[in-house]
Amino acid sequence: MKFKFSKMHGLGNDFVVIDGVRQTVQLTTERLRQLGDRHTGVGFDQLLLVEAPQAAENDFRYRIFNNDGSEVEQCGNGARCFVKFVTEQKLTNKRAIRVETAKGVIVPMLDDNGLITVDMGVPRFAPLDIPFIAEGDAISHPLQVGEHSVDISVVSMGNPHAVQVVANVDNAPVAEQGPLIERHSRFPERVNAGFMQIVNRGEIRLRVYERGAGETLACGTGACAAVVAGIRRGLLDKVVLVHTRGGDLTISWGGPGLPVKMTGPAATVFNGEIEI
Ligand SMILES: N[C@@H](CCC[C@H](N)C(=O)O)C(=O)O
Repeated sequence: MKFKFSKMHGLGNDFVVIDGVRQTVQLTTERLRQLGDRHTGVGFDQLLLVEAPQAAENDFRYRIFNNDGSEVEQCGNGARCFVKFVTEQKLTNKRAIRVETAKGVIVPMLDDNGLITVDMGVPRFAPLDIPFIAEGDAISHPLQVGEHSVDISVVSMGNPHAVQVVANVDNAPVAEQGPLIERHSRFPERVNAGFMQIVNRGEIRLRVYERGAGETLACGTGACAAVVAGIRRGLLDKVVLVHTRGGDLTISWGGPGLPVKMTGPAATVFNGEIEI
């Protein structure tokens, strides 16, 4: 079986994106891992499979897989690449696109300047919604990570995030603590681990050790979660410029009960064909 794909990225967080509307595509966990391998496959942080919607009022459904083969609920950089993909592939000519994800419908929009803005939904903090084993939805939880007690904020952006404030992301213990936090026993479905440096009330620097993919050059939902955590801690204003290793995102959040908005770019690298 052969199928076409596009290699894309959002600030260096890279994707294989597949049109499952016009092609029949079946992917096993083993096949996903092979395709995700950067030496013997195509290589990607996440694979996005675009499909026809389940409900008539929506335009598409898209499914998201980490390069370890796990299927996940939400992906910020992926949502922007999804919009660029369905536009370039002429699957739609709409600018605001209703797309079903595993955690509900999101409505990304192609802006006039070529950037893409995504309503990422309302963040959640209750431990059961993460899921996280704790009592109460405090903004600050002590978490024992190896020999260190780390002060984390837990946020669900549809997918789970644990964010800590660090003095400087350049020497933050991302490689050491990231895998331990990702698989910490208090996160039964694992977690994305964010390391946020506050530059000023409107600017942060961020690195994220992603669940199922390791550290990536940028994480869109991670940026949303970090800004929400920073606002809840009283450290940030409502609109924040997030510097990732791959480039910048603008994140805005008006407060509890309101959705988070993310604006940033998406790029196509090449189109190809895979044979399985
Ligand atoms: N890179 C993504 C997030 C992808 C999913 C994540 N690794 C998870 O397992 O939840 C983004 O841009 O949000």
